[in-house]
Order: sequence, then C-alpha cells, then structure tokens
Amino acid sequence: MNAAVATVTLNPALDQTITLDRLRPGSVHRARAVRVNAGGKGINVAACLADWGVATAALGALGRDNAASFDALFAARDIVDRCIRLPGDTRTNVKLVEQETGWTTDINLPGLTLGGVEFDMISAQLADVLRPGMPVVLAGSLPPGIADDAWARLQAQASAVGARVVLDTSGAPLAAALAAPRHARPYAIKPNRHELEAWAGHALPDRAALLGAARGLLARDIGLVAISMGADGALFVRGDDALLARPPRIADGSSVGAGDAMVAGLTSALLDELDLEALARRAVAFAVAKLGCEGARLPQPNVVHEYAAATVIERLA
Ligand SMILES: Nc1ncnc2c1ncn2[C@@H]1O[C@H](COP(=O)(O)OP(=O)(O)OP(=O)(O)O)[C@@H](O)[C@H]1O
Ligand SMILES: O=P(O)(O)OC[C@@]1(O)O[C@H](CO)[C@@H](O)[C@@H]1O
Repeated sequence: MNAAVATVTLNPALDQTITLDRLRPGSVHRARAVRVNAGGKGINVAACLADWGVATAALGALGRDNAASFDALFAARDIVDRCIRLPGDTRTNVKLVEQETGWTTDINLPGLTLGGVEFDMISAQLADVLRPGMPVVLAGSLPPGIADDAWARLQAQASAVGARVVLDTSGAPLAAALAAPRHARPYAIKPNRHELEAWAGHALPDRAALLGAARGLLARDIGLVAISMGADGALFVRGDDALLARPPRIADGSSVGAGDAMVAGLTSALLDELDLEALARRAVAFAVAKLGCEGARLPQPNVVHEYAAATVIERLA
C-alpha cells in the first residue's frame, strides 16, 4: 500500500492509564481501573488517520521486547509499519486520571536511547515513503541520545522533496525546528498555548497576543499555525485568514491524545485541500470525537461530520 501520509514518532510510548478517585501525593492509592494503549504522539495521529480511512505509514523506533501492542494496533488499523525495532522496551508513560476532579497527571519517561545509526535508519525509512506534497507528521519529544535538531533535520529531508511537514513538538526541539533555514521550516505547526508561550519566552494571555505570535510565525514562512487551548478550542491562522474554533461540547475525563487527534484532523484536511474554516472544523471535530473514545480512536465518520458541522467558528480581524 502506498501511504498518503507518514507520521514519525522518535519517542513512542505505551500509555498506562490509571483511574483513581483522587491523587493524594505521599499516600497509598487503590486504583479503580487500568488500561494500556500503544501511543506516542505520531502513533496516535496515525491511528486516528487510519480510522478516517487515510492510508498511513508509521515511522519511528520501538523496543523489540514489548512491541506486541504496537504490532496489534498496526494490524488492526491497516497502518503501514515502518518502525525500526531496537533491543529493550518502549517506555511506559503513566497517566493518572482522577475521577473526582477530572484532572490527568502525566508521568512521561525518557524512553529508549537512540544513536546516530538508529536515526539514520529512520531517515532512510522516511526517504523511502516521501512523495511531493505528502503530509509528514513529526510529533512528540525526542528520546535520550538524539540531538535537539532531530526534527529540524527530518524536516529538511521532507521539505527537500516537497513534502509538507506538520510539526507537533515542544521545548528545544521546537525552537530548533523553527530556527531552520526558511525553505526547510515546517508547513504547519500545532503547539498548545503553553508550548507556544515557552517558545516565545513570555506569556500570551489573550487572543490578541496569541494572534500576534501566530502572525509572527507566518512571517517566518510557516504556512499554517494552529494553537490549541484545551476545552476553549483552537486558533487557526493561515495567510490573511484567522479564526477561533470552539468545540461543540465540553468533554469530561482525560484529554490525553486530543491534541494528536487534532493534528490528524488538520492533516487529513491538508490532504483534502480544505479551506481554513473547513480545516478548523475538521481538526476540532477529530479532537472532540476522540475524547469520547478510549485510546487513539475515532468513532464512525458521520459522528465526526456532525461535530464538524456543530463546531463554533468566530472569524478574527
Ligand atoms: N475538555 C475538552 N472538551 C472538548 N474539547 C476539548 C477538550 N479538551 C481538548 N479539546 C479539544 O482538543 C483540542 C486539543 O486539546 P489540547 O489543547 O489539550 O491539546 P494538547 O495540549 O496538544 O493535548 P495532548 O498533548 O494531551 O494530546 C482543543 O483545541 C479542543 O478542540
Ligand atoms: O513525551 P511526549 O513525546 O511529549 O508525549 C508522549 C505522550 O504523552 O503523548 C501522547 C499524547 O499526546 C501520549 O500517547 C504519550 O504518552
């Protein structure tokens, strides 16, 4: 199968979600429930895209010793498995969900150490799937052993063949990717508000500040900026157009993976060459739809279409 989209996850994870009444640091807890899902940002994006019917290849590095959940996910969703396997275990990230408050506490581990050889193997896998115009999602943190410019380097590789990079990362790797030469910058980025504030180095307290930051990024040749703001929705800015998209319903419980579903929706909209409003509706609808499901999963397309139609759009001057 020729993939229409590729996702790269350099630091995937098994997500262990533990439900508690309430987190009380320093005390013994009796968990209500636990589940484990194959995850990591790019893997989650691939899973949502596959549910939407987009032929997707997942690239990255998995530990050989606990790869079964990933193998099962790829097989069940028809995701093209382009992940290299390394000795050892993929990290397990712990998500503590409090029933009383609805809060989630994430404990994300560092992950398997990768070296230059492994990075080159992943880059070779990417070279093999890249096509002009193809959306390529680069997502998540970088594992130990990988330099901060890893996303910037894969971005340059993808841009060189005319692929469109959708970047979702934070901290130093985001800064390095945005500082790349103009022709090798990402086509689209989806920071959440806090990630963008960290990159900007100051608070972005209101809509005007967020819009200003987004326009500053467009001026650096980023084609599309989506700033997610949790239950408040997201700001989408492209060219002269800017809008705020609010979810049609507020979901309870863990919001883990909502951002990844949003990236998947945005990516599918790029494939379909949607205009900005339709893209924003699609992206928010994917996120809201995912919030009703366990793990990285979308419900039937008609549910997503209903959420897209009900997403509230406000055009910004
Ligand atoms: N409680 C909620 N109810 C409805 N929609 C939500 C809620 N939380 C998030 N969303 C939707 O999901 C989108 C992405 O959420 P968020 O801003 O939390 O992303 P994120 O920080 O990248 O998430 P994560 O890293 O946990 O996947 C939001 O823009 C919004 O559309
Ligand atoms: O440590 P990173 O790479 O920043 O984030 C990893 C992670 O929190 O992201 C996904 C949710 O977005 C989870 O599946 C996974 O555990």
